[in-house]
Amino acid sequence: MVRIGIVGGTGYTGVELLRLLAAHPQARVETITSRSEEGVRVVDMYPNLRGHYDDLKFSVPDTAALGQCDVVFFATPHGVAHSLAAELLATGTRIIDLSADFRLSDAQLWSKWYGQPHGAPELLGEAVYGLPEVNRDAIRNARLIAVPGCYPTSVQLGLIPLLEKGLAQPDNLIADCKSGVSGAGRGTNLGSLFCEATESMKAYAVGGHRHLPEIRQGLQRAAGREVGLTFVPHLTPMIRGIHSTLYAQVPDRSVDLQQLFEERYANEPFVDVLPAGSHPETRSVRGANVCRLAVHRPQGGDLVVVLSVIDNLVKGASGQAIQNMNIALGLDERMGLELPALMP
Ligand SMILES: NC(=O)C1=CN([C@@H]2O[C@H](COP(=O)(O)OP(=O)(O)OC[C@H]3O[C@@H](n4cnc5c(N)ncnc54)[C@H](OP(=O)(O)O)[C@@H]3O)[C@@H](O)[C@H]2O)C=CC1
Ligand SMILES: CC(=O)N[C@@H](CCC(=O)OP(=O)(O)O)C(=O)O
Repeated sequence: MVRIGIVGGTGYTGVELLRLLAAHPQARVETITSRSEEGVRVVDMYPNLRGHYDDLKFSVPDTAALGQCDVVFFATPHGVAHSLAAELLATGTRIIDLSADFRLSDAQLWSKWYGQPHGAPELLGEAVYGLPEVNRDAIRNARLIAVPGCYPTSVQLGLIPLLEKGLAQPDNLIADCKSGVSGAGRGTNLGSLFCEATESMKAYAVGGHRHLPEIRQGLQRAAGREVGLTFVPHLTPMIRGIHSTLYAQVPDRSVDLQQLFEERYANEPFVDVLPAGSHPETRSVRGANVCRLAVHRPQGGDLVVVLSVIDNLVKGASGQAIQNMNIALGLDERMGLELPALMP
């Protein structure tokens, strides 16, 4: 059994980790933290988990208890993993961080976008970016894994097949992305209130969102050169889901894009390339650890449109985190993650 700790267990990604780990045959959650709900039973806060975690209570973060675990997930705001990672790694515990603390390889770039000094630059050398479809070999045996952000997962999976082959012009890529409100987390936030977020839709952070450098870093690795990207996130009136509409100029019209995408992801258990002409829906991935993609070349022109959908809390966070754990520990990558989406 893999002994698991979760830091930040009351949040949306924390409870999603619990839901998914309940179906994982090798996982046992030993400790789960919350500073505000210390002593509260997990199932009293989350009755959907009754029968699974009846004896588990939230406790304040304690590195001694966390250090007893084989794997600790951080489902916390940025900066928390920075402060605890070195101490935990020294005990031999693996860290899988759902926050952005270790996603950017450049500490100065991180400071610029996150508005605070990087708290653990000395660990960046060993941090592995946990996008299995790109980095599987490095994830095996990794001790410190940075789980990609939700928008970055959907955008990278949609564009890398074109960039890896040098087919897309890299200077003017566009990612037009829509997110459900759970992407903003569970903390009180005016924009997430029912009256603010339903029956309405808005773009935000058009001038620059903190996922921009992360997406650019991943696309640049795929392209092997600098890329120019316009990324516009939107808040949409749904609870879960990200829908990314991606635009790239692909002047070589002789390429069979459907075949390219199908071949690129043929061996990927959690990327599903839909048949030509498809329009993936967010509800087709709700609750499932999968990215569904469709590639279009409207009117046969140079402009290619890729549609990419994920559940922000699953392939965009907690499911991908467990996928990383499985790979790092040498387990079957699909273990505990094969449930289909909830539909409707
Ligand atoms: N929501 C999403 O779709 C996605 C989120 N992420 C990232 O995952 C992380 C968690 O997100 P989400 O679950 O939405 O966040 P929430 O705001 O819903 O939950 C945050 C959790 O962290 C705990 N926490 C807050 N501050 C601290 C602290 N200083 N020390 C220890 N624990 C703390 C909170 O509990 P308490 O205050 O009681 O200790 C709570 O359990 C974030 O970094 C987020 O950006 C990544 C991809 C997608
Ligand atoms: C809808 C919404 O507010 N989404 C969040 C991004 C989701 C998230 O938690 O960001 P990380 O993946 O980097 O941790 C935002 O735009 O800030």
